[in-house]
Amino acid sequence: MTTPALETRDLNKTFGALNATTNVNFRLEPGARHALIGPNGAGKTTFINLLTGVLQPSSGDVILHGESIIGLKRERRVRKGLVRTFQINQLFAGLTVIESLALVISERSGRGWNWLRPTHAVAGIEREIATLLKDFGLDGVGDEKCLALPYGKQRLLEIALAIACRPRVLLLDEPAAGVPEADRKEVMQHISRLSSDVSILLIEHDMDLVFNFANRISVLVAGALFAEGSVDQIARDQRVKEVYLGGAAHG
Ligand SMILES: Nc1ncnc2c1ncn2[C@@H]1O[C@H](COP(=O)(O)OP(=O)(O)OP(=O)(O)O)[C@@H](O)[C@H]1O
Repeated sequence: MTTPALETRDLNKTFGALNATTNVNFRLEPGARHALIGPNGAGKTTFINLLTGVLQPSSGDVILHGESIIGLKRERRVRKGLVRTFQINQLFAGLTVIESLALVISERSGRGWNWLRPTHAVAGIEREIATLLKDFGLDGVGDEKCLALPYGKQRLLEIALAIACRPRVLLLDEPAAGVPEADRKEVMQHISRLSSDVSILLIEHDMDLVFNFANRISVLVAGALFAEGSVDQIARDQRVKEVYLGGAAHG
């Protein structure tokens, strides 16, 4: 059996009496296009926070390419290649698109805040930024402030920032959230073009996006893995329809 890109073993998280994550044994295969779905409150956010190190589990393990990362802080997990899409509304609010990419690339390559020097003084950064701008359809907006971008471009920048960290495993957290229908296709196209060297877990509410993107789906219900299978298997699973697809609450 191949070593999974990312794995959890008997992962548990309790908040007081509430079991937010219950014995989750999850495998993300190398090169995967895997989606995690579940009704509102199923525990998707908690699970992602356990993977990235925002939360510590009550018990269990998180293993990245065969190595336990459970004791590692968030930044160390990123350096090891486990990256979640950025939320640009916090750290990057006052920065332009180019400045935010320069910041992330500098951090990755250990230059820290040296990115404040003119980018042409920092070898390689300018070229890498230009490639990212082109790859993610951000060519014409490099000097715009991040928060002034239309939502579609903001989401693309979030993915570009994550890719700038050189992930081996990418957690795409609702990559099309807030994007108007007309612009969703562009976001989806860029996601579908991501390199297969990157194993991807997509957490998403939008079923069209899930069914278009994923070749494997896991369903989380009340903190536990409820079902897992190919897109066809999950689409045909009557139990999944009952708890999720047929229900009013999508999440
Ligand atoms: N810090 C916390 N303290 C107490 N309870 C929490 C905490 N974080 C999450 N929960 C609870 O854990 C359960 C799972 O929440 P979580 O946000 O992970 O679900 P979710 O599937 O991401 O839902 P949504 O799609 O609505 O964001 C919920 O019942 C929530 O109220």
